[in-house]
Amino acid sequence: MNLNDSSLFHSQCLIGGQWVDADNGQTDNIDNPATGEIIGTVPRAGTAETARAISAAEQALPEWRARPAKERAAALRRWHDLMLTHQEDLARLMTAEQGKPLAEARGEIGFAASFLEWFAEEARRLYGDVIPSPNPANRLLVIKQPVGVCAAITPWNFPSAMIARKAGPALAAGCTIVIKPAQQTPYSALAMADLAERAGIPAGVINVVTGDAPAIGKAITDSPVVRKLTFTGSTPVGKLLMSQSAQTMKKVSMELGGNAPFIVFEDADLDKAVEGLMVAKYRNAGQTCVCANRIFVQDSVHDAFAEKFAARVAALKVGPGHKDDTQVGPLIDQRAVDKVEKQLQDAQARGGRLVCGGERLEGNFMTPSVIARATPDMLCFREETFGPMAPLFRFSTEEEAIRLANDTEFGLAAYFYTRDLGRTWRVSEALEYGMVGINNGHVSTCEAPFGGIKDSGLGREGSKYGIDDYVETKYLCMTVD
Ligand SMILES: NC(=O)C1=CN([C@@H]2O[C@H](COP(=O)(O)OP(=O)(O)OC[C@H]3O[C@@H](n4cnc5c(N)ncnc54)[C@H](OP(=O)(O)O)[C@@H]3O)[C@@H](O)[C@H]2O)C=CC1
Ligand SMILES: O=C(O)CCCC(=O)O
Repeated sequence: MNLNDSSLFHSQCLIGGQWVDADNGQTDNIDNPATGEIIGTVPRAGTAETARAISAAEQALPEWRARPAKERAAALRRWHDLMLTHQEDLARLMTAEQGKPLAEARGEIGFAASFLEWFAEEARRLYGDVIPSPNPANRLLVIKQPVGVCAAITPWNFPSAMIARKAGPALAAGCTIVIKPAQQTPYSALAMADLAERAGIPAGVINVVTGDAPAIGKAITDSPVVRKLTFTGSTPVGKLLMSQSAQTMKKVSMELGGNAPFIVFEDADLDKAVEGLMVAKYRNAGQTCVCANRIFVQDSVHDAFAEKFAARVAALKVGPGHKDDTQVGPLIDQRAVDKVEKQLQDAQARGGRLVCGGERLEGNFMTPSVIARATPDMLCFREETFGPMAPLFRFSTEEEAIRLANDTEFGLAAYFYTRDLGRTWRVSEALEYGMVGINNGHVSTCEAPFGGIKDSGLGREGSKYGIDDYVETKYLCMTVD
């Protein structure tokens, strides 16, 4: 791969400051989803290597935890700066292993770095409390302490941002961490770990283990040393990890699947709604957990909206991420393409009309599609698509839109467009979701709490709330007479 700094490309795990292979020497091939070309290999590590990474994190903990917050903050800040210095290389690495267009990859590196900067700032604000005591002889105090060794299991759709959103608050709070990146996108994680070393973050504070997911996951959840597990990925794997974590009573944060409604009311600015939907639906080729999954459009504006939207979708440029004019890259793998194709076929078999796209191209590419006349009996109503397909459902009343939007076990992000102030409040309050975009199709930012309810998970990432999951609240009751 053509990088300005080729030493950012690592094919080994990082454990206790050492770059190492799997004990048995086994490796996994990592391919470029746009071309199928093998970019390289990474170790297929498992239980023993994970145990050593946990032990390295445990050894590094006392010194890191004891550092003044200001020093931890300075190290995070240096890590942030280095990510921006190497933004172009990190973006190229990401596009090669993940497929997203280079412009989006550059954007993700900036987004990832923003979490390091944000939590560097938050590190110095981990305040406690003094509570008025009912007994004059007592003083009641609350202090915040790091939970200890943490583990993060991250997905392939945002290979850098999901790590920064977890490692940032962990390190800020004084925790150390073991990271298991997704099998498809390890190089972004390993490059970030390299930059953390260059930033002066001590050996063992950050460890990265690639390989056998169930074995690594089990070693993490079985370990009493690991006090917190943070996961982003599918709901079934999240539930499995949560049940495994019960044995050692870990804190868990789960950022899981979504099934986002995108509601266009008749009083909306249709052009702005189309603009918002293009971002909410087709960013990362439809592979974000906050992607609009079901688009509900009110009867009286349905046809006008559908026409404007389909015209924009049909004009999207599909291609490999490294080409300058690409707007929609490949899906991550054939399994992902199969899933979208199955939903498209199911929708058409149940009366849906393919307005544009839906063509499976060579490799993992698919042309972005719009389905009209979508109905709640279709797979695309129930399942997260995680791909570039947009089903349009009609509705007639506000009440019906809310009922349809909430008719899912998921509760991550929802979006709606309206210019009616009363409706803005009514709908915001009625939507059973952790995040609501109002006349806005892109809600993610490091300053705001990201997370879901119901089957979309537990906990919040980013914002002033994002560090809470990495600290224990300790109550001190002191008698002073
Ligand atoms: N909320 C989100 O942002 C995401 C949601 N998804 C949803 O999940 C679907 C499937 O995607 P997929 O990549 O398979 O998601 P997974 O949930 O399988 O993968 C996410 C992470 O979990 C790891 N993992 C998988 N199984 C285990 C296990 N038994 N123990 C420990 N770790 C495990 C994976 O490792 P490995 O890669 O090595 O298998 C990866 O690091 C998508 O189509 C989408 O609907 C997917 C990704 C992100
Ligand atoms: O899909 C995710 O898990 C993260 C989405 C981040 C973003 O909205 O940019």
